[in-house]
Formats: sequence, C-alpha cells, structure tokens
Amino acid sequence: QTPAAPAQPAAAEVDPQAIVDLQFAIAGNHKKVRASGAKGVCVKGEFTPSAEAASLSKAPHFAKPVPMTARFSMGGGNPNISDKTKPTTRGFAMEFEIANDPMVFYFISAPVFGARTPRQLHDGISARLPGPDGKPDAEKIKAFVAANPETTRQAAWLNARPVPASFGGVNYWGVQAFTLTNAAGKPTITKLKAIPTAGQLGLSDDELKAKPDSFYADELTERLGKGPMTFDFVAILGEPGDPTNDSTAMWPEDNRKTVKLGTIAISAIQANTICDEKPTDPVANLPQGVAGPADDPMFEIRSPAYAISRGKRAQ
Ligand code: HEM
Repeated sequence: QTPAAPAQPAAAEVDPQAIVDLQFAIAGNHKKVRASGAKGVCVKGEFTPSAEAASLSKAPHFAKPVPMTARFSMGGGNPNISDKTKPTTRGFAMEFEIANDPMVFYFISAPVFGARTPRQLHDGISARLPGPDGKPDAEKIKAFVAANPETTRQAAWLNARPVPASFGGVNYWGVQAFTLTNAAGKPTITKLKAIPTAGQLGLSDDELKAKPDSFYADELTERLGKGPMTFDFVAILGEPGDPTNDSTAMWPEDNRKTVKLGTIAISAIQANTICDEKPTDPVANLPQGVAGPADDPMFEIRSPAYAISRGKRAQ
C-alpha cells in the first residue's frame, strides 16, 4: 500500500514573504506604507449591537456597545493612487475594542477577492509586473487570466459599478466565510457585510471628471461635520452548498436570510499613527464566538502577510 502524502498546510503553498514582496513591487516599492491599503484615513466610532446579535455569537462585542478604531483605504500599495480609480477596492478595516480581546475585520468594497489561492495571488501579480521595457507583458497577463478566470471576478464587479462618491457610500464585505457561535454552542456560517445608511453613492462620469485625485478625506471631514456616518453590520446566513473555501465565489445574496448584528457609527477622523501602530490583525484577533474559514487557503496566510508588511513599513 502506498502511504498517503503528508498533508501540507495550505498556507505553506507559497511563502507569504514572496507575496508581500510582489505587492510592494507592483505598486512601485513605496516606503513606510502598507503593501495594500497604502492610502487611507484613520477614524473612530462605536458599535452598538442589535438584540439579535447574541443569538448568533457569544462574542462580548455583540453584547454591549463598544468603541471602534477603523480605517478606510484604497487597495494596493501606492500611497498616491487616485481616489477616482475604478477597478480598485475601497477598504474598511475595523477593530471592535475590548481590552485584551479585540475583534478585527478587514472588509472591502466587493463581495469577492481577486485570487482563490495564494499561488494565484502570487502568480497573478507576477504576470503583471513590468518587464525590462517598463511595461507589463500583455501576452503573459492574457495567458494567466485564461488559465485563472475566477481571478477576474473582482475587477468585473468593480468595473460594473460607479466609483463611490464617499467611503460612506458603498457596501463592504468581509469576503471570507465566518462562523458565528452562540452561547448554546450553535454555529452559523455567515458572510459579513457593512451597508451604509447613506445608500450607494456613485459618481456619474461627469461628476468623476470634476473631482480632484484625492477627495475622499475631505468628503469624510465634511460628512462627519454633520454627524456620525453609520453602517448596518449584517450577517448573511449561509445555506448548505454555499462555498466557504473560495474567496472568489459570491453567495447568492438575494436568496439568503440576513440578520442585522448592529450599527457602526463612525464619528471622527483621528491621527493616522493610531491606525498605523495597531499590532492587531483580522486572523489572529477574533474572539470566542467568531471564527474564520478553516478550509479557505486564503485565510490563515493573511496573518503572516500582514505582519511582514507591518514590519517593513515600520523600518
Ligand atoms: C481575502 C480577503 C482579503 C481582504 C478582505 C483583505 C482586506 C484588506 C484591507 C481592507 C487592508 C487594509 C488594512 C488597513 O487599512 O490597515 C489589507 C491590507 C493588506 N492585505 Fe489584505 N485582504 C484580503 C486578503 C489578503 C491576502 C490573501 C493577502 C496576502 C497573502 C493580503 C495582504 C495584505 C497586506 C500585506 C496588507 C497590508 C497590511 C499592513 O501593512 O498592515 N490580503 N487587506
């Protein structure tokens, strides 16, 4: 009998250092910034859980109002990226603060990620790196996309929608499947989503043309001057057959039950150093009652990748 090959942890498939190096390289190796979400604004607020939240998760963050530190950002490692860029996700990183037990999620403005496996993430960025002539090789990109069609879903989603007029005017998803467990030990598989009270605020082509390259920070200052910017924090409930191991696959949301877990109220901008110095991450910092997907090869690998980027930008 042939012995079975030893099971390899999915995260070992590709060295996270290699991925982060590529993320920095494709963006132009900017110093002192994140490998992704390089351009952003640090904010604070409060989360008030709904009465139903505790029926899904026993996390103490769903039992009483908690302060939040959050950060809105543009995807990628270029701190000078234009806010007018369309096929780039807007990010919403959030920390629900309870001393010694923070709950951290990083959401993006698309329901899907641009790679299903670390190998695809690595090879997709590699294929797009500029060659010796300073330009990416169109044939290489074409071949990669043809062999990995699911990696195009995120850009297709973003390209099919207007550029958001505000960080508070677009939906954000946790993308990966999170299991919530209540005090009775009942698990519920969910996808988490933040829905802005202001609705989907998209810019028309003419409005977009009239905007400067950086307008989100000013828009945020103006909006917060009128009062807190709020989001419904919801759990989309999974059904048998919904994939939990594929960050490029969207669940059919229209047919899924949604439970409101609470309200996020962003109240003010705060110093970037507060967000920059946070040692937390969305894999390591989940409380009892919330767990990431054990079978998604893109989940665990995020923790070392974030640590590598954090270390690099602190240099
Ligand atoms: C699959 C779902 C994912 C989502 C929703 C997501 C979302 C985000 C967001 C919102 C940020 C900005 C954080 C901030 O503002 O502080 C970020 C940063 C980052 N992401 Fe991800 N990400 C995902 C997967 C990955 C993967 C698979 C990798 C690499 C293996 C990765 C590498 C990074 C790195 C290196 C940073 C910069 C971290 C730092 O310097 O603090 N991400 N991500």
